[in-house]
Amino acid sequence: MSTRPTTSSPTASRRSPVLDRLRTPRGLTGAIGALLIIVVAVVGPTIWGSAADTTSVADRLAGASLAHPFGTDELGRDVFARVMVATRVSVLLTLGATAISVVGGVLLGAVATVLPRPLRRLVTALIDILLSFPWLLMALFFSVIWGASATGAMLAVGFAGVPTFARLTYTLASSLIGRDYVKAARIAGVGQAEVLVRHVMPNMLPPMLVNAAVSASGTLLAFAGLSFLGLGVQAPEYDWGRLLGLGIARIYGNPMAAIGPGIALVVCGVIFTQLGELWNESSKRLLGLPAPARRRGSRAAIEAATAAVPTEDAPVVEVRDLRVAFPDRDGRLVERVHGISLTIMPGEVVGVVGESGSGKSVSAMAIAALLGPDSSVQASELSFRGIDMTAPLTKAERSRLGLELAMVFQDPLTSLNPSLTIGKQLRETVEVHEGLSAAESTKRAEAALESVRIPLPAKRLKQFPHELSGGMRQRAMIGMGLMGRPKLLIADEPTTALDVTVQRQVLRVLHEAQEQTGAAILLISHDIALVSGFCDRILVMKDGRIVESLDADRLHEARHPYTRGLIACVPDMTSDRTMPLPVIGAIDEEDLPVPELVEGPITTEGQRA
Ligand SMILES: Nc1ncnc2c1ncn2[C@@H]1O[C@H](COP(=O)(O)OP(=O)(O)OP(=O)(O)O)[C@@H](O)[C@H]1O
Repeated sequence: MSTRPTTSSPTASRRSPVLDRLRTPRGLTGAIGALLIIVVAVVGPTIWGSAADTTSVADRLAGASLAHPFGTDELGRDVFARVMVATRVSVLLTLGATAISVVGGVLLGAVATVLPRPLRRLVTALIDILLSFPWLLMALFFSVIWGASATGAMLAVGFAGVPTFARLTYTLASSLIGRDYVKAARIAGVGQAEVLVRHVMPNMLPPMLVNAAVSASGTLLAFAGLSFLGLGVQAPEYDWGRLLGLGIARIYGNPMAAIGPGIALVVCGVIFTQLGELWNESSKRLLGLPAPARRRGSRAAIEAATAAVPTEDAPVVEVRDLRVAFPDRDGRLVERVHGISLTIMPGEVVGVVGESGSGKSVSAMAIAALLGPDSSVQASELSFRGIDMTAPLTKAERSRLGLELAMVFQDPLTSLNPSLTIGKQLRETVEVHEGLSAAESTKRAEAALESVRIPLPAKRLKQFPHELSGGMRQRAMIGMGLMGRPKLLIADEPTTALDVTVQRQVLRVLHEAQEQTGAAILLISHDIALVSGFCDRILVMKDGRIVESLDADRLHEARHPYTRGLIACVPDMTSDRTMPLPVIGAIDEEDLPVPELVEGPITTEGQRA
């Protein structure tokens, strides 16, 4: 058995990503260009300041020459020197306006993401309305409000860019919040603000940087436009836009007076865009952001969490009449899980099989209280080791849940946060809930990786998820579950995305983890053969109901036609390979059960606070 090679060699992973990018033509142009802009902006006024301000009647309106590459203006001042001096004001205004757009947009977008549904809709609608106005029109509108000045133009251009970044932030954050690694962090008891800062924001950074850089180029042009219209920088100050406006007035006499500032604008715009690309490529590998100040679990909280622990032979999971509904497009609740009941005892390995859409994942997510705020979860009982999962969780309960419940999701690439090293992700739970030091948690993480058969654990802990093969990532997820005191491991199609050899490794590791810790397992799969070989008990789901529950070794006694159909589809050594696979009782479209509509408002009961 062999694992697939990792996606990058150790040598490659040791090289600095920034240096890697700087070796490319784009990286080199971006870096040299940025350096040039900074140098000119800093020393420009000192070097060219006097030439830019010295008037000379004899040299009035001179054309381009060696002494005056861009000619002179109506007071005989050197236009080239003025372009160089204007670099500082132009770049500072551009950076200021871009910063206002980015900071304002990110704040508005982040707030919209965490607002309750009706308010969220209101804010996003407002953002969309603002976006429907052309950006330059908004900038003009604001500049009339704040008046014609450099500061007024900066505020106007900056605020006009806020809706674009708010929309981008909202879209990115909404999609990232649904990722498996964010769900895993929530299971680990990481608070909403920390999830946003640690797991969502870093992954938004690459597209944000690119957009900020592209927007900086646009902003530069917007200033040129405003100054050209007399709404931007006012005399005696000048920026490239104003110089362009003055140059255009006499373009037929001395074209270089207009072309000169134009060249500065284009070159600076191109450099901003190149920088954006450079950041984008580098940040994909650079984002191992420092861990936030460690929130050590207070001894009192840990003791409280331990005090409420139920006896070891009590059920791990108790579910009675669980119903889950989601709103349809018209906001009406449609029930997808219709009153299922199940009990999972300590150390029991329970498999859930059923066709796509039968409600397997939704039921598991409800058990872990991980369904989104739009869902409605109702049950006469829904508890995990004595914790009522239908009520908001206390701090102690969240701590216990973080240590005792672990999840392994289907897609190993989305189950781990791409911007954090494996080590940081493994250590998070125990550092937060058990107050372990970095050294202690690293030691435990190494042991966890060793127990899931990942070689060279110390090295792996320092790597990012993309540097591990798919099977290794999945085993690292299982290892993450072993960091606490796991009592239940929910594995939702953990092997579907893996090839057959790696599937066996992952299942073996899951089995060993169960033996080591005595944790119960809830294994979700489409594959009844896989589940029957791995589990003690099998629950068969169809159309949101458990239609049959039976011991894995008594599968042949299955009574429900759907279960029998599933079993008949599994080929064995005696199957005739020339015959087509049996079809599970063809269902007439008209016979499909109509989803039940639930009366009443959408509730968010059962969701974790
Ligand atoms: N957030 C949601 N909003 C609306 N409907 C949802 C949502 N999540 C799941 N559903 C619906 O609930 C039903 C059950 O989905 P679920 O993901 O549990 O199926 P499943 O049995 O796990 O299928 P699969 O094996 O394909 O993952 C499906 O009809 C699905 O469309």
